[in-house]
Amino acid sequence: MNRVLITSAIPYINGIKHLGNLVGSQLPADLYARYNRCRGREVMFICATDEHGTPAELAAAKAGKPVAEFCAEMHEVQAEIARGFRLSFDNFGRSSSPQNHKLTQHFAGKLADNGFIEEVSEKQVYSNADGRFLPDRYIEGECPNCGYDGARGDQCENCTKQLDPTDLINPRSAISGSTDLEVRETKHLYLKQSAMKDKLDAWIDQKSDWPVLTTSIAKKWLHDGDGLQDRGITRDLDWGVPVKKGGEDWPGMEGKVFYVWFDAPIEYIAATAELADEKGEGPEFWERWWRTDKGADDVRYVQFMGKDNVPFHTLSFPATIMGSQEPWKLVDYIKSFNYLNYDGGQFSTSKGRGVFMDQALSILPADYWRWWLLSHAPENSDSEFTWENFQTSVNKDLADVLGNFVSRVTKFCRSKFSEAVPEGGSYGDAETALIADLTTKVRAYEGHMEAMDVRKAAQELRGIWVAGNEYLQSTAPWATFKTDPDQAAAQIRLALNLIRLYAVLSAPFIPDASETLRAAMDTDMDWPGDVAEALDTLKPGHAFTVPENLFAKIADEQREEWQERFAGTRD
Ligand SMILES: Nc1ncnc2c1ncn2[C@@H]1O[C@H](COP(=O)(O)OP(=O)(O)OP(=O)(O)O)[C@@H](O)[C@H]1O
Ligand SMILES: [Zn+2]
Repeated sequence: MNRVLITSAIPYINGIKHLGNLVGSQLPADLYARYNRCRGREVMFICATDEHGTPAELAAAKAGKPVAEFCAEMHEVQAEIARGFRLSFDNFGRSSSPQNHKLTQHFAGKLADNGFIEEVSEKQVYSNADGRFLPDRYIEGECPNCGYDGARGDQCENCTKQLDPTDLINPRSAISGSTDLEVRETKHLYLKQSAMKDKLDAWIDQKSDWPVLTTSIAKKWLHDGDGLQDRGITRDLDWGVPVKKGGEDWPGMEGKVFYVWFDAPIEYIAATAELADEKGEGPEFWERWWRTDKGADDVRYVQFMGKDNVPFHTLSFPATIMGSQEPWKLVDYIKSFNYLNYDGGQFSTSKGRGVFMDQALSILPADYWRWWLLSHAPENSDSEFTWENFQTSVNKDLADVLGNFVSRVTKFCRSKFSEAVPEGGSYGDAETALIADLTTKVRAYEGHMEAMDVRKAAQELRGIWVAGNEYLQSTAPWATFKTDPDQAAAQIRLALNLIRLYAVLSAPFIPDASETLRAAMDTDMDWPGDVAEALDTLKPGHAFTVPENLFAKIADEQREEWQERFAGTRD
């Protein structure tokens, strides 16, 4: 397995994402991508903005901009913030790209050819005043379930019940407020997921190594109630991929677009094609990742996402791929996440509740957030961000353990020896024991990273940092120096090599700090094979510099100020 294809669920375009979105998809995907690159594997790491659908249209209308312009701008905003968090996408694409139009139309055409598309006549609400159909959020009214008056055509925000536009009582247009509505017959395309139910079920059954969160959601959708349902793949909207059968027009589908859920996952493929085009490469550039007849057989494909995206990735997208009856790559592993909550409630983009990615970067560098979020990733259950917990973690793990180690060792060496790895002395029992301990820990760390056990990997990495501190504490080179400077030199030599090892091992979690350490140690970043050997990389005489304070502690006043600043909602 030397090639790894990694995709993160694509963030929706309607606004800046919050820390929950980040830790539920993009950030752990980045951790895994970086780790695989460290291990010398060829990685293709793809993300994109998810740009179609009614929320995008409505957000654009609210911003007073044409939807295409709004999406282009918001894409840039999200891309810039992603760079700020050091998300190392090979491409951050756009689901509105021409490449995605073409691929989405291609898949729809193949599905139709193979009998997996059904045309269904439906009753839809038409607004005479607006001269258009009103899908999803374009229609509002009273919830038939709880009576809430602001319910939308797709869901009641008050009681969370999923709704159809025709369910609403006293409906009105969300665009004009008009109640001059009528129900009209219109045709839509459905993906016959039910026809692929057994195949999907058997496929999921093979995935015994997948997280239970992933398979249990898939099984629920496959078997609950009447089992897996067919799903509409078209919408009466202007903004989206026009419904076509491959390159051909689709009679009866004029003026309709594909439903956003259908084109969004296809964008993983399209974003890779976008990259090929950007680089001026031919189709073989991206097909070797996606077509098993074009070399993708030896690719391991891993997807990252929050739990609400699991049904689409375990069932709908595989149904699209399988139904095409073409040799496209199916996902090999789906890493899913529970939810991160914010200070006693939920993160919410629509309500503006929580800390958003731009805000986070405005108060602290990326590494602080990356470390906290990954070490508290909502893997086995939902987890919660609190400012107290964030402060404690940053101060203890990053400042007291890692930062302090680096600062003590480099400053001590500079003052007692020089800014170069000191010569003399030799390793004894304490060093042998440390190396044995670190060997166990490094191999465990690798195991957790391979398995995408994010929290366990963070724990282990922290343990590796702690081991260095304990070594320093027990051997006390500052005391040794007074009686046996040679021995102290050996201890510091080992400790400087440990800093180098920390730079290498920590790179997937905290890439900026890792680079600072690497630059200070003026060294390569080879992943440790034999740990004893790795700790012998920096030889006596190798010059280094004392890095600037690696991590600043968060003071109580800062924490209180942020707590207050982010307690309300953003508009
Ligand atoms: N609180 C959360 N914790 C972890 N992951 C989350 C959380 N909320 C959303 N996600 C995940 O973030 C990714 C991007 O989501 P997307 O941009 O579609 O926003 P969303 O699911 O509509 O959330 P919101 O409505 O809060 O913006 C998805 O994989 C989704 O499952
Ligand atoms: Zn309701």
